[in-house]
Amino acid sequence: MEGETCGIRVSGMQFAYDDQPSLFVDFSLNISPGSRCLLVGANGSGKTTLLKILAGKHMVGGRDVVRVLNSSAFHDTHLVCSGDLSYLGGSWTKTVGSAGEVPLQGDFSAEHMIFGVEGVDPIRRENLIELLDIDLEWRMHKVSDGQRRRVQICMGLLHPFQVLLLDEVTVDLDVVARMDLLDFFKEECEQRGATIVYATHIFDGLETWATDLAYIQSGDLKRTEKLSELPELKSYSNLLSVVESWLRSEIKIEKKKPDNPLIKVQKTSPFDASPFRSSRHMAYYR
Ligand SMILES: Nc1ncnc2c1ncn2[C@@H]1O[C@H](COP(=O)(O)OP(=O)(O)OP(=O)(O)O)[C@@H](O)[C@H]1O
Repeated sequence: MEGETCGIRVSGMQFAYDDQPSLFVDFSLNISPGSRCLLVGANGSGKTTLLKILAGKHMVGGRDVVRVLNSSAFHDTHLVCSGDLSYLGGSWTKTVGSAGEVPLQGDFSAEHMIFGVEGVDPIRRENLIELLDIDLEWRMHKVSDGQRRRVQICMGLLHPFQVLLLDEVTVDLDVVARMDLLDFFKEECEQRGATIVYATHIFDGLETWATDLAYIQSGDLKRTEKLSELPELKSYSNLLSVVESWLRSEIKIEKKKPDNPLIKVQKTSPFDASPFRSSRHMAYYR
């Protein structure tokens, strides 16, 4: 299949954090070029970990297990260095080509950060600065979270990416900046065949934006759907309600399991919260 351009292809992936049980076991996923795929799932289901694996930040298996643009996400460093693969995550750093992780907080200007990225088309740069309404004189240690996020996003988009991985980075943006950015992403996918995977818990405006949906539950890929064919969208009014219904039934199933460790621990020690994955899970067992 190497003759065909692949967007993202994961085949039989295993992954565990050090000393932890496996998070992904025989995990497979295909995302075709030009897709805008939403990655959804409960807190702790594995979305960030999956995006980091796709970004080549964790080595998993051999060269054939995690393929991005027909290359190995981890082994083929040209993917990131060329800007073909861009990852925008929650931390206040940005990977910039061969320079690696660059901090986004400090006594330097937005201009210094943005113009420090080499090999950039100046017209694309101007367009992005305008789109994200960035003041080049902002000092990065004195800006708001939303302003800092705009600079980070700008830096991540300076090179015309082929695959963009977004981990909830629009959460700090105001509604105008978010909607303008989503429109820009849509254009990039439609005009250049770029692929976007976007992990989010915010679904406003995404029903018509996304093309695909991937739902992860505790490291398992439970569903992949074309959004235009998602049956539940007919009965529920919006995507938020659909995802909410999935997550609620996930919690109910978890509650019914006879060997649920949450129940056992609750009986022995109501104060030992360590096995609870979140305060929301705790609330269910009070
Ligand atoms: N560095 C780490 N070391 C050990 N375990 C980790 C590490 N990072 C994440 N995990 C665990 O891996 C699981 C998946 O975490 P991950 O951050 O991928 O979830 P997520 O779906 O992105 O969650 P959220 O919606 O809260 O951002 C969680 O159980 C988490 O505790």
